[in-house]
Amino acid sequence: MRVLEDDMFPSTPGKVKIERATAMNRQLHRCFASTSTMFLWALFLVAMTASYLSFQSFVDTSSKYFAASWGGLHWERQIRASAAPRRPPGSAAGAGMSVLVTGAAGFVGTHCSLALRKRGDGVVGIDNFNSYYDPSLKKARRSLLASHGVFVIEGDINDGRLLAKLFDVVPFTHVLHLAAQAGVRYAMENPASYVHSNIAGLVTLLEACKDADPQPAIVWASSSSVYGLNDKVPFTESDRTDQPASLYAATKKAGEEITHTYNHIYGLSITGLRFFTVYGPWGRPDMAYFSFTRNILQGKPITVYRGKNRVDLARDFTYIDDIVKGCLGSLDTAGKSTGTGGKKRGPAPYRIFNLGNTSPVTVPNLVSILEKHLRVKAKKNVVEMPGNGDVPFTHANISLARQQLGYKPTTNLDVGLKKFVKWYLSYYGYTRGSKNFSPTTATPGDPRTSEL
Ligand SMILES: O=C(O)[C@H]1O[C@H](OP(=O)(O)OP(=O)(O)OC[C@H]2O[C@@H](n3ccc(=O)[nH]c3=O)[C@H](O)[C@@H]2O)[C@H](O)[C@@H](O)[C@H]1O
Repeated sequence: MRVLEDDMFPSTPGKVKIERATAMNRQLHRCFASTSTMFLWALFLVAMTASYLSFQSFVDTSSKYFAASWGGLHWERQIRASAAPRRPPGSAAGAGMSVLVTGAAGFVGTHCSLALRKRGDGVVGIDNFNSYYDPSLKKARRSLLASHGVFVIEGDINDGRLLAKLFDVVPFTHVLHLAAQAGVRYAMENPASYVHSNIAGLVTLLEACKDADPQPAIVWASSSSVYGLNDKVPFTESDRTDQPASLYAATKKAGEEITHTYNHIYGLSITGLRFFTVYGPWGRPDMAYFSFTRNILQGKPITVYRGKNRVDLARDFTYIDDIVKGCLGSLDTAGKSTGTGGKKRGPAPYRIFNLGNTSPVTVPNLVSILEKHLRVKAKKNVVEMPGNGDVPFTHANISLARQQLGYKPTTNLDVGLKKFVKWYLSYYGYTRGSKNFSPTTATPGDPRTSEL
């Protein structure tokens, strides 16, 4: 302390005032100098931050611009060419439709797009190629579609600008809306993705459809899961659907209510299809029949869920070709939307149909059929069904679809799984030995891949 005082106040009297003043001046000068230096530094930092931020925003904007997978004259030409119907003039089936298929690189989307194209309708697909399951399978489906002249845009149904642009470029007559976050049990892992695709995405799409001129008719994928805990069998469209067992089911049920609103207010023609556990070639790897096949061939165990009191779970498994017929029948009978300029001009159809097979099969039975076609015994772990959103059984009453769409499923599970296994072995490059199947060097999606 002493030392400090001595330093600040010199011991020689008389000098004190002058020296004090000089010292104070020095202090002030130092202080001023450091303030101005700080000020300069602050200015410098502000300038650096501003230039960094503007550079960032330039990078963002330009990367958005350069990364945008849509837009431009070439892109519009591709869209128009893909959307153009090619039915022969004077064809009994009329001039043909222009259909926007959402989720076109998905399982049902690919099959429906191909079927529409093969009969001469125009099809444009949109798909976000998300990684819920192996995107390479989705890309292989896109290549298959491209080889048949169907163009699939990489984009999300939540992108309202993209949808508006599409309706600007093409006066779509129909939308087949199949894009969704699928899977019953995955909803516990990633609930937000169900809200994103099945609620927000649906509303964005409906907004674009209601604004479009002409308004398209909409056919979309609901789900058998809306029947939830309903135990009245078989499931009929008028049965209770207010007891969903999973968030997936709840979002599909919400979709039915949301589409009703758009039908009511804006005159959109709506057809909701309740699909019952659809399976077949080019299917979804997350589904039981697909993952069981993979594990059985690789010698890995499979987990078979069992209901309460050791009751086997059962599903009304429905073959993809039957579902495609139901989808096309729905498009053909949809009737027109009635609104223009976002205003309803009269009542429009609002329909809901079950598309099932009408003959439920238990999960252990499904496994036996696979074992037969794969010529391998499965290593089964049978466990009690966890509380994961599953329902014990599904069973469709299809009278309404039969009557109004001419829907008539013709493929039983044995025949359907045989076709699936044939595709699976070919796609994943297995060859047939004398006793079993073994993998070859072929990679999925190579020319040895079977078509459908
Ligand atoms: O109709 C629908 O609306 C839905 O159908 C499909 O759901 P699900 O009927 O549940 O089909 P899927 O997963 O193949 O399980 C089949 C059975 O295997 C049992 N299962 C399943 C997995 C497993 O590891 N073990 C098992 O026993 C399981 O407990 C079940 O009993 C679609 O995925 C869904 O997106 C939706 O479209």
